[in-house]
Amino acid sequence: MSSEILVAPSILAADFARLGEEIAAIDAAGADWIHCDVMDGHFVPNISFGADVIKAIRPLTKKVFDVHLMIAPIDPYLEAFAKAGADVITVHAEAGPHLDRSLQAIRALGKKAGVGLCPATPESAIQYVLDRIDLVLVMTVNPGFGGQSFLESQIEKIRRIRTMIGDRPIRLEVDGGITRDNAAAVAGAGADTLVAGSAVFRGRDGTEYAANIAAIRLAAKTARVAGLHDISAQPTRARESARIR
Ligand SMILES: O=C(CO)[C@H](O)[C@H](O)COP(=O)(O)O
Ligand SMILES: [Fe+2]
Repeated sequence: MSSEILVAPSILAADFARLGEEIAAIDAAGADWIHCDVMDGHFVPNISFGADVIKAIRPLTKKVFDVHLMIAPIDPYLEAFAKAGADVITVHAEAGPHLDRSLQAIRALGKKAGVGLCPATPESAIQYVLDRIDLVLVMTVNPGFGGQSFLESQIEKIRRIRTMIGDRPIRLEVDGGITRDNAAAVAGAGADTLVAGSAVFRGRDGTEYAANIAAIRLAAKTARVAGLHDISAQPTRARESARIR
């Protein structure tokens, strides 16, 4: 089941004045996960929303809440995001001195733990926490803003991380500038979870959301079928369990 491609619309690109309607729209449009970008104006040069907003929208859908924390410090806020209804909590390797401790804390809260890597951070940052994580998030833009252009330099990193993951039940997520045009390249390199903000919420009236999500998913799946990256060749453990639902 882990070969399943997941599309996670980032609500950073939603119309915040109609956030509830936007969540309902992407749910109905076939979003697999709901990606929530939390920015603090300190770790990244932008402020978005916090745990109270996540708590408010949590009852609107049953989909997995994929919470991407771009904050520092991390540890004092983990419990609030867990209580707000996050399913996956991703923290950045660059955000604090004690990544291992933060990951342990997320799992102790009963949540799936993710590590985010900024574009300039090498994959070696996750080498000693691979058994503590459920997801790796490769930033394909510099974090802080939606609507930026995809960084081709990250393709090689995605490929290396797919190899590092081996048969571990870890999802490999890409985030930033993902479109129907580059979905095949990232999936071909090994990504199985694609975050997309601008490319999903284009049009804003909601009529194109289903088509936007489907186009990204189809391009990624096609790359898999074409054998650019054949996860089915991986051991059973990864195929069976790299799935968060
Ligand atoms: O984490 C993020 C930015 O830091 C966002 O998830 C990302 O930018 C998605 O938006 P877009 O698809 O428009 O790039
Ligand atoms: Fe994100």
